[in-house]
Amino acid sequence: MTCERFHFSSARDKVDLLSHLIIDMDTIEVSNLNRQFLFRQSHVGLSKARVARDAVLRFRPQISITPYHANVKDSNFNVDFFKQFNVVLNGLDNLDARRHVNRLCLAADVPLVESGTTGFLGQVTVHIKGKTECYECQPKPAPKTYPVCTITSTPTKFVHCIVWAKDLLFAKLFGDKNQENDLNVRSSDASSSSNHVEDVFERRNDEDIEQYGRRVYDHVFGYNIEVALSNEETWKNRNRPKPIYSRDVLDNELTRQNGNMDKNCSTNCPSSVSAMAALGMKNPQDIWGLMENSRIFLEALKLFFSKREEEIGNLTFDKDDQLAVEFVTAAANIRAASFGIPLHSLFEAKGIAGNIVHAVATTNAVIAGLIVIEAIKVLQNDTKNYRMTYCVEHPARKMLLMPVEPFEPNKSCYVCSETPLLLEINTHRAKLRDFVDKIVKATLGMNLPLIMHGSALLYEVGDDLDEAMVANYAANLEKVLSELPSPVTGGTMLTVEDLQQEFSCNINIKHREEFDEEKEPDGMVLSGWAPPPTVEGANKTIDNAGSTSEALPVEAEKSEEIETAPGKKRKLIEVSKNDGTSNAEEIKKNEKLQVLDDDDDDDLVILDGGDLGFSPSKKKCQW
Ligand SMILES: Nc1ncnc2c1ncn2[C@@H]1O[C@H](COP(=O)(O)OP(=O)(O)OP(=O)(O)O)[C@@H](O)[C@H]1O
Ligand SMILES: [Zn+2]
Repeated sequence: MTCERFHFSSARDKVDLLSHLIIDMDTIEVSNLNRQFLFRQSHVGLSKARVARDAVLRFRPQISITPYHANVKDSNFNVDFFKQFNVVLNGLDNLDARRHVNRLCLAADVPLVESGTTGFLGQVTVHIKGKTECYECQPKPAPKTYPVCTITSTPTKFVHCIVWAKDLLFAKLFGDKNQENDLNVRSSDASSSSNHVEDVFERRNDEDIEQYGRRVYDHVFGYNIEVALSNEETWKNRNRPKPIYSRDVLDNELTRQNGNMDKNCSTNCPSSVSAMAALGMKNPQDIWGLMENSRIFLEALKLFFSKREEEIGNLTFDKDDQLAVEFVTAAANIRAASFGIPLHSLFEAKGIAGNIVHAVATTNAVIAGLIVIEAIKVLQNDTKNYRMTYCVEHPARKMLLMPVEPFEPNKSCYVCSETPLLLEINTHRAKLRDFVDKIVKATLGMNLPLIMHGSALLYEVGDDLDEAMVANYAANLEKVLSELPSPVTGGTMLTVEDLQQEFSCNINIKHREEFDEEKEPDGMVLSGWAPPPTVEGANKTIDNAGSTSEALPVEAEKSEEIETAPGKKRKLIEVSKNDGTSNAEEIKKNEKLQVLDDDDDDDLVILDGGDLGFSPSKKKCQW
């Protein structure tokens, strides 16, 4: 993310660029070099923010740039911090951080220029509080989802095995133990003793890691498959999977050769821990057989427990975490082998697990240019010419870039308007923890939530809480809603706030007795701003990762509209009436160059879209 602070030279209405702040939490990877032009091979491993600063200063030494190698969600980047900016430019790759910045920009009343790319697709949008839509006014396309039962019981594609390995098995072994996990649910449904299932993933005191790994292996690839096979109904019209036990794949001698950790221990940096390196396997494009996958599985598990033990319980899958990718690849492949699905290389598995759409340097460059153009308009307060610009894969009317005039804020947006949401929930069964995890954090994207019922505080997080308060809120989390100290029942209105984001919204509670397990797996339905959940298919959002900058999936249509969100079509800005002049001629005729900087070397020049033959559309914003 880049934040830029500009100061105006009021007399000549030109921009004197004084100071920039760059925030990025990442370090440079080899895979960034083909498209992130400020970075070189020698920078691999260094902070993106710092190297970007140094690179820019080499050709523009007079400006001030402060780099932050940090997470934009850190508490020091609060509303006061954001208030210092004239404009914020986002180049993030995940929804979570984008929503967070959107809320801070709204709270600080700072314009936001948002951007994203995915392969050939890209977009730049402008968000001005009270004037244009905020980033969250339109629902974003839901991530691809798969029916729970396909993932847990009847996979038919490799991606199903990846989702299982990543979101169920990896999360179960290395993630937050309090998170609900269908690996448990489904297994315990079928098993005779649920205790047995609970225990199997816990490493026993002093248990040898190898033995533990084999126990997990045998449980998920052997025992669970046997249990699933016992349900004859399921397999009537399907190929029966094959249980796989570690003893059938690896003899004891072989596995003892696993885990030659010394090869691996040249550094203590967790990111360099690799099962492939430990086993001398080099090529990520190789497709490993069942035995190699099994060795990687056990080795990766062993390395997590021996080298990264302190992270266990807090890990979420990250496509840039080599050991996590190795574990997930191996687990997905073993499961694929069991279900007769073709195996894949680590390179392919990583792409699927990380939702990687390979970045296109040209798209990134075009979008970067558009960000600057919109930022300049914002700085000049050139409100009439703000554009949401979509870079499309199949150009219509020979136009690669589709400019759309910004819409007014969505009056029912729960983020930038005060419209309350409606939550249908079983208040006698759902716990406050369910509400916090599924609604407040996962759906509303809050980090530091505070929940109030009237003046009664039901839940709060923060560093300044005393022990009694922490204990009190922890106890509340385990209570069902109707038994909270200030009971939450049908008709209650809850206020949920995020103190860091300075964002608050009201939720009307409606008690509902029953939910459809498959269609409404969360056991609660939030509506109001958000579109009602689809009723077709028994879907649950499992796959939620995103790796690139995540452009909206925009397909240009032959006609006047493009789709910017599911079911949301937007009119393109009209090209001037067809009088026989070609677009190119029209553009040339009307081209207006504006020089915004009086340095000779690197003038900033914009093409003024307002004069490019575009006339205002009907849905224009009122300023
Ligand atoms: N919460 C956050 N705080 C700060 N920076 C963030 C945050 N979330 C994402 N980013 C940054 O957003 C940038 C997104 O850039 P990009 O989409 O090119 O991803 P990348 O990680 O560089 O490339 P790839 O995903 O292809 O490996 C990254 O540099 C990442 O560090
Ligand atoms: Zn909004």
